[in-house]
Amino acid sequence: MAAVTDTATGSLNVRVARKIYPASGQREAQPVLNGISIDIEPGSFVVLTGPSGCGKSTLLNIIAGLDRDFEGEVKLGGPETHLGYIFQSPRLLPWRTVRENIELALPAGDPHVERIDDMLRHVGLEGFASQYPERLSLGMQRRAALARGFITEPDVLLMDEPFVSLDDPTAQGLRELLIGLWNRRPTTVIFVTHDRTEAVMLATRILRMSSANATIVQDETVRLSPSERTDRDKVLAEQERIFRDG
Ligand SMILES: Nc1ncnc2c1ncn2[C@@H]1O[C@H](COP(=O)(O)OP(=O)(O)OP(=O)(O)O)[C@@H](O)[C@H]1O
Repeated sequence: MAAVTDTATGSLNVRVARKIYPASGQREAQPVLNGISIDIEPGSFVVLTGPSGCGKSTLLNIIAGLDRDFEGEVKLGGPETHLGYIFQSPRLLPWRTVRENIELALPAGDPHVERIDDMLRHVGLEGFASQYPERLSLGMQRRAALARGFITEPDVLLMDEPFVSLDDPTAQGLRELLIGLWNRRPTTVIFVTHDRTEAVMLATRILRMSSANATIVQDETVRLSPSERTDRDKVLAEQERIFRDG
């Protein structure tokens, strides 16, 4: 196994020699992940993309420490890494207000609680602090989930298709919001998506996974400046360059 060397806070060294789920029913046990080796610099925005079922969520769960049943090692840099996870479903508690849902992400007495109003304003939820999640649209609930994810100022933030199944303008608004939050505080992000345009808009680096090989088959730096990321033609040209092999 390769040496794990980078120790800066927000860096990650991921080695997954093999991940196999147990056989069940007709399905045989076969590797879902095989020979994965990724080193991530602090402050990178890494997008993990690939076809359905290629193992993206499995890899994210391994990085999060939610799945420890694999051969390999995940090393988070620095003395203590604060890790956040934003899932596809906003996962807001229905019996808590928006403010209370965000507060719950913070340990008791955490001074960040004073920043909740500022954060709600920043994500466009000013005036919704006392509402319950069921009164919000899915797009607004996802704004609240972003606020909850960023309020804790994680060193590493994992995001699993957080904007899937939204209409285009809503998803685009959330992407721009995410870029704004990330620019305010460039935490290390690992973001899973199927959407290639979304991948190019957001990522500083794209890792493509393949089902056939159960591993990463392409590792690309995205060559776009921050301002070019909102220029549709520039994004499409970069998408064409990165995904030209189909
Ligand atoms: N708990 C589990 N037990 C058994 N097999 C599983 C389990 N979780 C996932 N799998 C299988 O592992 C493979 C990878 O699943 P995973 O959810 O990681 O893929 P994915 O790339 O995130 O897919 P999608 O893009 O559709 O969300 C799939 O074939 C899936 O059926």
